[in-house]
Amino acid sequence: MTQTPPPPELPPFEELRATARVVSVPMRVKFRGVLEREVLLVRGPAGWGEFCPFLEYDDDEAAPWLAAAVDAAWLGFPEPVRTSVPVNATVPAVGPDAVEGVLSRFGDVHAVKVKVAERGQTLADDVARLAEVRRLLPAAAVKVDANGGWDVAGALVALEELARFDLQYVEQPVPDIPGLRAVRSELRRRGHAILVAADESVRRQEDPLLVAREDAADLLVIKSAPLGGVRKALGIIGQAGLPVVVSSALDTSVGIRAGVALAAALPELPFACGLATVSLMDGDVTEESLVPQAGRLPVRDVVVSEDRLERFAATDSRTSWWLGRLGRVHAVLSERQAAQIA
Ligand SMILES: O=C(O)CCC(=O)C1=CC=C[C@@H](O)[C@@H]1C(=O)O
Ligand SMILES: [Mg+2]
Repeated sequence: MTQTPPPPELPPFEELRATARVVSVPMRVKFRGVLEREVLLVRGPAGWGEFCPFLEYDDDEAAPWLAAAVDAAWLGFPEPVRTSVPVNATVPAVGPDAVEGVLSRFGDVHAVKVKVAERGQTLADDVARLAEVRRLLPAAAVKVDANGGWDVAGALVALEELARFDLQYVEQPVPDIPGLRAVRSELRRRGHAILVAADESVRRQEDPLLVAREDAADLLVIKSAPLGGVRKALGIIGQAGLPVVVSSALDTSVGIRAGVALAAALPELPFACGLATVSLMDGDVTEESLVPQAGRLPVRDVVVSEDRLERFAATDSRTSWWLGRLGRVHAVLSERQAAQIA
């Protein structure tokens, strides 16, 4: 991997404020409870960056997301080592009748990630969704994401049942690191080939490397925004020493561009990336969205269109809310950077 430059100095708030645009893009299908995805975009010398922490995140948790947006817009991206990246389709916790419609948005699908363990649903709902996915895609690599929705015993019961769908890996079956470790070792003991991936245990953990040090997962799901940007994520991956899958944060094509840059810079990319989520949205800020062709995303820049920024502009009151958030999170990040320098 090439030497990475230091992160850019945080521009003053007024400079970010001057180019900030807030958009609200409708989802085609509800995903993690979101029906309208709001994001704030900033423009710097290297292009646009996307600041899109989920609404419920506090300012501390949102700080690396701002660092990521600034890194993209002020420094751009590292040199790619490939010209396209393989991606998976993502199927939210929909009923079996809706699976075909969701998959049709992704074109040719060679890999698919299916949400399971949704609050308010049962294992029978997951089985029905997976059965329909397998019926439609008999040869695809299939993985599931529980978002920590099971406990250890529940995860083992569910995975015994879901194993018949030939799963490549299970993402965050349980909320915590000791639980991941327990699920992983029990799956192995029982002779299951399903790998265990850590997502929230990387991106929502104070120390993103703890899960790797604890030997609690076979692979890491890496999202550049919550880790502070592409360069920061590359550093973490280098230290973790585990295979990774690059995923997204339900971004517009601007944020997806950063994920593609991360995937494109990695020497090894053993799994399809979760970067096809623009296909779940009913709009974008660019005319030529980063959506898959034949199961891959091209490594290329995106052009943000003024027309689209206007078409999807958030209401005045939502824009003020986001600008207030930008100001507070900027203050948190400035303080953190000052403390690091001192
Ligand atoms: O990884 C993918 O296939 C798509 C991205 C994705 O699943 C997610 C994006 C944003 C928020 C998360 O709840 C979710 C995830 O848990 O991985
Ligand atoms: Mg996940």
